[in-house]
Amino acid sequence: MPDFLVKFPPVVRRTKFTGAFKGSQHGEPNHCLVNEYEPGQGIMPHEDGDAYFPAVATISLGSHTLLDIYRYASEDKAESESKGRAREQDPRFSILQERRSLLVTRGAAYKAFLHGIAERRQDTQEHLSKVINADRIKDAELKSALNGSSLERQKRLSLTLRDVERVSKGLAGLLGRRP
Ligand SMILES: O=C(O)CCC(=O)C(=O)O
Ligand SMILES: [Fe+2]
Repeated sequence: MPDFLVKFPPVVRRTKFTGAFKGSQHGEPNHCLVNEYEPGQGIMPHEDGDAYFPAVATISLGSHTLLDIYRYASEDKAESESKGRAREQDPRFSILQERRSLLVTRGAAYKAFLHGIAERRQDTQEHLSKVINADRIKDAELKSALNGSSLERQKRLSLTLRDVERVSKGLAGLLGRRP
């Protein structure tokens, strides 16, 4: 990790103490993907795949967003893979990520679901009603929106931290170009 990511503020290193990377090769992240989303931009539903230890710590900066969680259409991996692993159309639920929050995804939550961010500028009640972590939200504006209004997305930066067990130049280059 370059100094500018880990020296100050030391938030990246502190993710080690959340236990997110317990059992991973280095016990802390050694890889950071920075994504920038303008309002209206998102990321297609996907699974992060086998190249990583199955844990990710995501720091959100600048804006809230909704991380939508989808299931595969079939529970049976072999069957669904033969059909290209179709997913259900609608998210089962969404996780409201506050700005300046940390989200840890591990184990079954990492492996059995897909995640994505819808391409919208505004989250309405229809979307907010699927939020499963409403009781943990601190921000007053987000809390009141959950109780009946909508939320405008701002520009968001995410730091997606992982422990990549084998890093080679080729692999790092490839991962950097993922959608
Ligand atoms: O920006 C985010 O919070 C999600 C990014 C993501 O899912 C990924 O890069 O694999
Ligand atoms: Fe992802």
